[in-house]
Amino acid sequence: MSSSRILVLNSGSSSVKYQLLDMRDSSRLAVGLVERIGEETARLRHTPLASGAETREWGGAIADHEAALKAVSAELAKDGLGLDSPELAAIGHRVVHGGKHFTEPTVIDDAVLAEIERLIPVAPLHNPANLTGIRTAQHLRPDLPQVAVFDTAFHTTMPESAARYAIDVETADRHRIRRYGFHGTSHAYVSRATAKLLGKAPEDVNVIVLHLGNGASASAVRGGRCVDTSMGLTPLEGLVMGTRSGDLDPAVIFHLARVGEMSIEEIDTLLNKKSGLIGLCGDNDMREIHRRIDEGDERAQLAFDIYIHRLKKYIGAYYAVLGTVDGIAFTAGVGENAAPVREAALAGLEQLGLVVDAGLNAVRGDEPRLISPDGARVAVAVVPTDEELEIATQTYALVGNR
Ligand SMILES: Nc1ncnc2c1ncn2[C@@H]1O[C@H](COP(=O)(O)OP(=O)(O)O)[C@@H](O)[C@H]1O
Ligand SMILES: CC(=O)OP(=O)(O)O
Ligand SMILES: [Mg+2]
Repeated sequence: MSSSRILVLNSGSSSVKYQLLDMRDSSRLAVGLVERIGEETARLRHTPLASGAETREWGGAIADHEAALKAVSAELAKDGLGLDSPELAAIGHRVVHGGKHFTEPTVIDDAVLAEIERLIPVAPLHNPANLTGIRTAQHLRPDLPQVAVFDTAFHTTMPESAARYAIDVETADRHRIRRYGFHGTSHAYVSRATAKLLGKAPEDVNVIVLHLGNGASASAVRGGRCVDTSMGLTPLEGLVMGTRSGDLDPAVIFHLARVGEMSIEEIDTLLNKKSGLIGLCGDNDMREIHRRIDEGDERAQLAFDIYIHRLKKYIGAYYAVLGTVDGIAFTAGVGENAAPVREAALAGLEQLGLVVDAGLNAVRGDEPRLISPDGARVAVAVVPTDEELEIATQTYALVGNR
């Protein structure tokens, strides 16, 4: 029997998204999501596409990523797609931080695991979850190749002028301090899909991709290659996110330590987990923020305004970096679903050729679509990301059908 199936695990900061794909035609056999891991109100949603059976939902406490993966494995087994299947060729893992070392998808061995572990200090919310996913999968199928696909890989094409911080070069090099960028699998996939939507080859377009999920980042992509992105050494830099501050004056940290008498650990937790939207208004879910704004809640409104202001600054910056822009693509949970965010982020930018059609912006859907009016100078698009398909494609290209 040929092995043509790839299981993809995308272990995020608070979720595991997974897909089982048949790479003979890239069809999805099962997809699912475990959300709110670590909370009493965790939720598992599993859709067994191959059998055409109904989506199954389950809610309750899921303590950690290991418990989540065991629940996923049990759901797959109900449709005979369990992890023990001989048709499974490999498991592809999203790994957030690969440093400068990993520019390509990589078969995981002990040395690779050690390197991912070494990078935990610069991806404290992500690499530990990714490692847990890998180790649990190795435990369940020690015979299978496990492949790491790195968030950082797509950004390794950034020029030094964008990748370096303006700090002492020797100090930076000694500690490998530079801007790595993240969400690269999504930026790669979405920038290509945007070119396709415009009927062009990726080499022939300049695109700004706005990946707005719980974590959020922007990238400037020239002719298919990333030339700048908003996240840096860690996924803390850049846009306002669900729980992360994004950009701030680094002296805020000195001030909190000296005057606020906070420890480095406390400041780290503050900026990564208690800032961004949740720090500003107590909610990190854009749906809840919209609801509160509709009720006239001023804190929610201010959080939204700060989020949009930062986003608009990056759109302007990347417009300037690229010189000419063919398309702007909104993607991930907020970008794909939150019409008010898309409208507000581009409001007032008509001079740059950026216009959103209110009717088109209100339409919901799963397919890539334009939300700018016919004949607009710059195409504005909603392009659903598919990190899992991209990871499966890269994994199968590396180890499939051996
Ligand atoms: N219908 C919606 N309207 C507005 N925002 C939404 C909607 N659905 C999801 N979101 C936002 O998307 C976020 C999750 O995005 P996602 O890309 O799945 O995040 P991550 O992969 O970082 O966990 C939620 O926190 C919420 O803010
Ligand atoms: C890198 C990053 O921020 O990832 P996520 O959006 O999954 O938190
Ligand atoms: Mg994400």
